[in-house]
Amino acid sequence: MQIITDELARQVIVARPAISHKGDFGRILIIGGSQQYGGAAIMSASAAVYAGAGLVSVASDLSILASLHTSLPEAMFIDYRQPFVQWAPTVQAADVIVIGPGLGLSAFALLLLKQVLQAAQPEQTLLIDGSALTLIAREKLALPDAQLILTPHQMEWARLSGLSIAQQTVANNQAALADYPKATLVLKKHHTEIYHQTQVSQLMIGGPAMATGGSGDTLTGIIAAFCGQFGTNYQTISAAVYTHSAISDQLAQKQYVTLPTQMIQALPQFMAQMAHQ
Ligand SMILES: NC(=O)C1=CN([C@@H]2O[C@H](COP(=O)(O)OP(=O)(O)OC[C@H]3O[C@@H](n4cnc5c(N)ncnc54)[C@H](OP(=O)(O)O)[C@@H]3O)[C@@H](O)[C@H]2O)[C@@H](O)CC1
Ligand SMILES: Nc1ncnc2c1ncn2[C@@H]1O[C@H](COP(=O)(O)OP(=O)(O)O)[C@@H](O)[C@H]1O
Ligand SMILES: [Mg+2]
Repeated sequence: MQIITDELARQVIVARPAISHKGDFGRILIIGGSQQYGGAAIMSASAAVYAGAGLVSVASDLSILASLHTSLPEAMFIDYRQPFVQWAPTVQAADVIVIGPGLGLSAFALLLLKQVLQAAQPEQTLLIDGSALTLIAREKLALPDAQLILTPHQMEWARLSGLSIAQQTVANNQAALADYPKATLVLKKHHTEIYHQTQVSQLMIGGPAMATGGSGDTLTGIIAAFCGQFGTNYQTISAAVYTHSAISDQLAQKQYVTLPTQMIQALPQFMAQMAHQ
């Protein structure tokens, strides 16, 4: 098993070309949040903006709009319950789609998820997290032909793969991932593992200071922004996972817990360090 290194993150996070504009750094659509879990969509979108995504739109429950715009005026907003939203063109306008953080498990969430899965195209990156993973497992939904990134924690992976947490060995995880041959699996835990076909690598940084609700929601935004800027591939996803934990470790030198919102604030400075050294 390979170890995800600082060096890999430095190779991925490069200085921006001078001749460029926001459209060059990724159009990200985040579909998530609900009345109960509004913060998840806000943290995912904030992480995407602070990790450098060029354009970020959030499709969510109208109840989060005021707080989203207060904390993140850079984000655009779609009220996902409006019947006039045309999901196929809305989804297809994005380079990277995130679905699931805080979406919840309602009948409406399931309907929306099905429309998004149907609209996604092979060249698009589709990151599936949180409630969307639980719904896919529960409803046995087929995944589309797209550049799939799955980011379950161990219980979400148990639901999806049928492997109990104790059964989640490298060999068993690889065998279970064969059901999703185009997908990259980010199996989140202490020392997260990343799987793609025969490749497996592991993070050896990060720690319990990250164990706060919203930490995984934040990771979705970082991965989305990195894919939008640096291209969707195994290295980019690994560098995003590394960045998330490396920031926590830096903050944890002086803090008992590293809150997702603090990790988000630290992203631009961390990325400059990586790009300029
Ligand atoms: N501020 C917001 O808006 C927030 C919104 N959120 C959104 O809420 C939605 C539900 O997501 P969820 O992760 O909270 O619930 P669920 O999928 O039921 O998993 C929990 C169960 O799994 C178990 N478990 C075992 N191993 C584990 C592991 N390594 N890591 C984690 N859990 C592990 C765990 O065990 P226990 O804690 O009981 O020991 C428990 O039984 C989702 O859309 C998410 O985005 C949250 O992000 C919070 C902040
Ligand atoms: N003890 C720990 N050691 C290392 N990383 C941790 C630890 N606890 C949580 N994390 C990290 O925090 C994130 C939690 O993700 P998740 O459970 O989806 O959170 P949420 O859904 O609340 O946002 C993952 O990236 C996980 O690896
Ligand atoms: Mg989560």
